Amino acid sequence: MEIDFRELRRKERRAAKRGSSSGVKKTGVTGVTATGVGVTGVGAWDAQSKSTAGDGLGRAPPTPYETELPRNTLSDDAHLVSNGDLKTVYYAERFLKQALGRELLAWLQALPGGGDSNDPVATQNGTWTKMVHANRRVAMFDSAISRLPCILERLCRTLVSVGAFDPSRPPNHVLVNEYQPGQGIMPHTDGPAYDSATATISLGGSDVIFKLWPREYDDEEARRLTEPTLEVVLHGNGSLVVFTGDAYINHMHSIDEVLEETTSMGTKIARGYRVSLTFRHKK
Ligand SMILES: O=C(O)CCC(=O)C(=O)O
Ligand SMILES: [Fe+2]
Repeated sequence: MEIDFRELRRKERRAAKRGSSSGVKKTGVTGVTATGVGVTGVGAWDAQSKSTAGDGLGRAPPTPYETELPRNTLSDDAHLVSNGDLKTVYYAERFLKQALGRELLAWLQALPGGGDSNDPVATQNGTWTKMVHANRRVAMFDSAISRLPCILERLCRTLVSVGAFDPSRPPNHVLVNEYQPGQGIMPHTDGPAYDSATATISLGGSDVIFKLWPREYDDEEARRLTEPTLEVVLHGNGSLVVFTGDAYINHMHSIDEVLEETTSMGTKIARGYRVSLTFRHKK
């Protein structure tokens, strides 16, 4: 049971009913999609592909980041972004090479459309489903339902090789979230259905501020009066953020539903289209 997901859905529904959540600007949101990336061979990593070597067409897939990063460096090298209060958040700005990021995005965008759903947990594996209340699309890949497409398997192995997951507990579940400009995700925890480690790859172009909050601020009023424990600007083209332990268990994370935002250091970010892939080990 993915309890916290349901809770998030309830919250998003409540916010949708109110017509606004945390100062969301509803006007001027356009349905921008990132098309025209000029990728050949979309579908090479088709979800149905049984191939384990290369892309199923006899071509070697683009080289992933694992060849550039020494093994098991994620836990204690320069990728650590946590501040003094929080020591378990890691960030790599250029985790995926651009060509791989583009192909991955094109493949994701070509997934079948699916229908509207009130329940993302019930989505069909590997199919885009519109979350009615949150008004964004999600696609889930759960290896308990069917084997992960080989590109996702490769990424899971890479995430193990850089130390984001224990080799005995590799990611087996990938949730893809698609955000149009102005969309985000309300503060939530990923919950006890998963091991306490989440790794998210960002694609599509838009930078966003990823905020971590103490878990007790599960209350809009309390949050208005406080700053997040940590802000991480997630680069929109192939970055990786990993949060584990304290950050997973005792904190909530969120992305504001705004068209523009400013970091506490004063950096302005105009929000555009973004697709994220969230990797976890489902228990
Ligand atoms: O899009 C993101 O970076 C966050 C996604 C997320 O928090 C989730 O799927 O649980
Ligand atoms: Fe989450």
